[in-house]
Amino acid sequence: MRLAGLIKPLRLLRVNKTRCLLSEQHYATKAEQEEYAFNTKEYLDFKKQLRQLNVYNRDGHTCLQVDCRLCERLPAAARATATASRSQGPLAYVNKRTGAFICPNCDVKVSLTHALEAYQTVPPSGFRRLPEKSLEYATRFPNLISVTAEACEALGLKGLKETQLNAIGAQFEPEQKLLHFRLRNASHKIVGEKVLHLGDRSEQTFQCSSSSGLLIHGSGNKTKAVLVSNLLDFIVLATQNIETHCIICLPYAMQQLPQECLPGLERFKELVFWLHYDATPSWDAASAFAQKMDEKRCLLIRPTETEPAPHVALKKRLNIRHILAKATPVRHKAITTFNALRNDILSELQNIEKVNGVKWKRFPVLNKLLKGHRKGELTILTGPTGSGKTTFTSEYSLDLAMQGVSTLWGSFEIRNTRLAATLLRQFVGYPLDDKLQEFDHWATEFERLPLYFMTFHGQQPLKPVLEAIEHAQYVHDISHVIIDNLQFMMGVSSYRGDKFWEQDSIIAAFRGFATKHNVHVTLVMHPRKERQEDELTTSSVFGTAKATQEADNVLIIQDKRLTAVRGKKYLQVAKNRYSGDLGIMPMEFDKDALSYSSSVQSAKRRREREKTSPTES
Ligand SMILES: Nc1ncnc2c1ncn2[C@@H]1O[C@H](COP(=O)(O)OP(=O)(O)OP(=O)(O)O)[C@@H](O)[C@H]1O
Ligand code: FES
Repeated sequence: MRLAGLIKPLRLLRVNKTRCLLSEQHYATKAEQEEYAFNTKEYLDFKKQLRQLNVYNRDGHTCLQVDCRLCERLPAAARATATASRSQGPLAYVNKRTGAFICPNCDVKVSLTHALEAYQTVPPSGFRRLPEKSLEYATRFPNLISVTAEACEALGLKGLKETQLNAIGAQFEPEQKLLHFRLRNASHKIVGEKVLHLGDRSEQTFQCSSSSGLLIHGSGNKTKAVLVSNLLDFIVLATQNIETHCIICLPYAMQQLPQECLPGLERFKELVFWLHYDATPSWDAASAFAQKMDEKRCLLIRPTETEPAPHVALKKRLNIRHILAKATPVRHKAITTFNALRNDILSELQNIEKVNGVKWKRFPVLNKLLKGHRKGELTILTGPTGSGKTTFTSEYSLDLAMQGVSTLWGSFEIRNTRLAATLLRQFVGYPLDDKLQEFDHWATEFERLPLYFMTFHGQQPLKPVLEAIEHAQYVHDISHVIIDNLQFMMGVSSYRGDKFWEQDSIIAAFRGFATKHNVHVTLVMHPRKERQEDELTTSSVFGTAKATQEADNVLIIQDKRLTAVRGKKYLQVAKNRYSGDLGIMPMEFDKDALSYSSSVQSAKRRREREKTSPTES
């Protein structure tokens, strides 16, 4: 099944705090590219075909490596003499999770269905090999020179010499005052660039169409590598002359790791994550990336005060090699000891604010009660019909997305355009219908948010929905999934039995999914019964105890306006597994901004006051 068509990115261009940019060029070409989902039969057919043709192939950690025959590169005679034991030239990579056929030599990505045609003895009629492409990445920085002593000094790394920076491939751009590094793909071709602004230490990444570039330092025969998340850490480690490990800088820090990067990591038998956890959404990014890279080969340096990120370690004069030697497997064995967990616990205690999760900017009361939004949890949100479940969930997810939490919306009830219009209005703070001249500006800003939408609408069976989410989680590094609402998955499976049993089994499936894939799932549900004079309780909502047991958080919108003339609406935290704190958050509604946030509303009042009574000077 082609799953990617079921997921629409809102943005393909993103900016974050560290100014990690995907280029405009990336935006245009990526939009044209398609992503493909794994089809087991197709994959087996492909391998069978390789055997029959005696084409070199090798099962790797994340991809099947294969002699590329997609384009016109090899003359037919050479193809005929290729042997299965030896590669004849450029390798292509078939991702074992998505089935995408990626060739770094010509920078192409096609579906396995398409690739299979190129490996037929007699290709189907109408099939034409692609012309071989010679990759030439044009830099955005034409004035690069060797790193000067002043530029080296501006980095503030004690003892570092400009000759060391030049030796690791750095260049200097004197006008913009930045250090420049080239990104290469698995075929060692330059496909992008990464720069470090010496002024504010922010970083930018620019890549050509495939986003397959990595910054690797170290000789090609090393089988171990250390992965860092920023250029400063890369410089520190690359200039240490570590004989055993290559040093690799991830292209987009901990925000995302495109599947196109994975071929460049195939040759490593051991990958050590040594990341700098500066922003909260990145906490536990290592475990998500490790799953993508094949956990078995991944080790982790858990951040503690004695084992901080490389540039901090250098500043504190800690022994870099000793810290590297302390890396332990990302995943613990099924049965473990306290000793093995010791460093995990210390690391969590020393980073408790990051462990608590991403804080809402618009809902401080939720931060107080829930402490933050964490991956791997299941939140159930419910409330009477028309009480604002969708409107609130939209604002709550927007707040997190604005802080870099990659979010996938499954809106089965209202169309994506309407949902996106609500999100946009909440983002802007007022309706744009009479301010159409502002639309382009806001839409461009809004597009930068890491928001994706499933294109399902109406009743849907659970299985394809879970498959689409799993695909999006792998390809787009999703960390928050919203399902609005669960009732749209009921009554469509083959099972025709008890309604509650069906509801419980759907909730259990999402529970399992959240844990297995370490994503936060927010499920919107209608309550089982609504007696207007009663407050909703967990039992009136769910009918069975199972739903409450499965959920980490239960949020109920209580709408007292329905029963009392001066009644108020509030959000009740009825269950909170993480910290146990229960309580309520008042929900005053601003119709213009479609917002329940007191901070948004007081900022608006302040602006209006300033407008009506300009300050006297
Ligand atoms: N506190 C409020 N006061 C007035 N209008 C509100 C309030 N909250 C939401 N609305 C409006 O009510 C309408 C319904 O809201 P929404 O769709 O979010 O509710 P819902 O609970 O998801 O509905 P349903 O039960 O149909 O799924 C929207 O037009 C929204 O703008
Ligand atoms: S070498 Fe693979 S497509 Fe050209």
